[in-house]
Amino acid sequence: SIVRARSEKQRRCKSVYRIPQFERVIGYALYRTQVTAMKNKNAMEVNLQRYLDNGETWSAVMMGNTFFNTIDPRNVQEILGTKFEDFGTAERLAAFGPLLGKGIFTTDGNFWKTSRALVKPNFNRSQVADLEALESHIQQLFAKIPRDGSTFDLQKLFFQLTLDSATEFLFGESVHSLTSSEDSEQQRFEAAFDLAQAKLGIRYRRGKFIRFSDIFMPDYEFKTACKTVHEFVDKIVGKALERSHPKDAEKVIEEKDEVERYVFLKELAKATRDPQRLRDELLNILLAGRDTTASLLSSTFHVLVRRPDILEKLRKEVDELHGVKPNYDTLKSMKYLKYILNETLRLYPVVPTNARVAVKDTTLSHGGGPDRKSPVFIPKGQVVAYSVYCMHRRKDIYGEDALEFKPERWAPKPEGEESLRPAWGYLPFNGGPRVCVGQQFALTEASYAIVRLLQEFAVVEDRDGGPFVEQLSLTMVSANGVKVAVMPI
Ligand code: HEM
Repeated sequence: SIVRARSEKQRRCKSVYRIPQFERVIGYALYRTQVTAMKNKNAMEVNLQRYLDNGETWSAVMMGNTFFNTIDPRNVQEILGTKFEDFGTAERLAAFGPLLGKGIFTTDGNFWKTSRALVKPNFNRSQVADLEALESHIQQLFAKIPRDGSTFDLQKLFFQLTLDSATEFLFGESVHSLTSSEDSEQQRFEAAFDLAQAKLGIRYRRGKFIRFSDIFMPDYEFKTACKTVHEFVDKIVGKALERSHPKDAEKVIEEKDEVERYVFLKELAKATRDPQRLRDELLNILLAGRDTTASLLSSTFHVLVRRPDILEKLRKEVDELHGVKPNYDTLKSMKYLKYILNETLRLYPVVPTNARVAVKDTTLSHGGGPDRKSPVFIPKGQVVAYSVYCMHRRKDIYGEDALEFKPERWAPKPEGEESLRPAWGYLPFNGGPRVCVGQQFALTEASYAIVRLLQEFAVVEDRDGGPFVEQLSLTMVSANGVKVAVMPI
């Protein structure tokens, strides 16, 4: 009956368009093209051209694997939303497990459900609005900025800022990478985390081969880095467990002179006292939250320094605060800032491509047959890739000016005209049950940092001149950093 169900599913479907490939048993040529594009740092552009040449949904063979590719929002909605149960996150645990263990980011099924339930309640407005803690990190960032008009890399500072603020929020103590001395325990943690994380991207791209390479070509540098990260976090977790009451997990004893401050670990320790679980969930969230926010900040400034017209308009909005530091509500009310962030995440999505694997035989409703309108059959084990980068550049969704950076496109249109409502065609934070839990955290942090920088510096000037060049690891950032010079107010 399983066979019958499978064939019935298949019968209603039509085959998906296969892109022309000189040979499609191994698909070596396509693999070479991909490797070259990665090396040339233009993989996104090459991918976009492939979609323009072949349509929204197609399949291709690369190194013996068939990949199903789509940028049809209707299919993407099914993969992530309506048919959520039919898809999993493939080899994520095998690739990321040695660093992150099992947690919200690396697991599927019931384990993921428990993780999500454990983690999600801690992302409410009360912690999101901890702007005072953020301000102290911003001050440290200001202190590292040269005020004499010399060139520096803002992107590097943003990566330190987001590490400092994420560790403060998660662990209850910041690693202070902006100020800590070289060869301090904190700096060693930062270096180890960065090294291990950079290797996660490479590991993930190996797909199922990662299991073999871990056995036959163990990477000792990676292992040592993971160990350093674990020992550092274990110490913090140990302290937190000691400080909280061992018998009554509900009652966490506060230290007398400590100001009541939201600490993620403290809240999580009320729900579980398993040190391994605590460490793993913390690292899962640190990975998901740190580079992503830094990338958004960097890409935003990459654009702002190249577009004085947009920067000036944003400055007008910031000037309405008359130098007063913004709070959560003022940030929310800054519409133009919001449009700029929307537009940055559209053209420079932090997670530009993503994939799932079918955990059972299933179908997607669009892309089959000569007219590409029929459903397509997706057998169990099929990798399904979707490119948010390419979907966000579709002219039929965003208009003829889709490739232009235009914050105004997000403003509601006057009556009678249609406002932009891309729904599943706009997906910087993902959608469905696995939608990003840190979206508000990220947008608040990024907005606050942008406003404070513009309040502190009168001029922010481009010192690079080049176009955006992508650097892909787990996230996409500018390969050349964000080289700027500033002048104080
Ligand atoms: C601009 C910043 C950010 C962007 C663009 C972003 C984007 C995303 C995306 C696309 C996913 C889905 C990944 C997938 O399922 O394949 C995701 C998941 C997630 N994000 Fe974010 N994120 C950002 C910031 C943050 C922050 C600041 C945090 C936490 C402090 C965070 C925590 C998470 C977690 C825990 C998940 C996994 C959720 C799950 O699988 O259930 N993110 N994010």
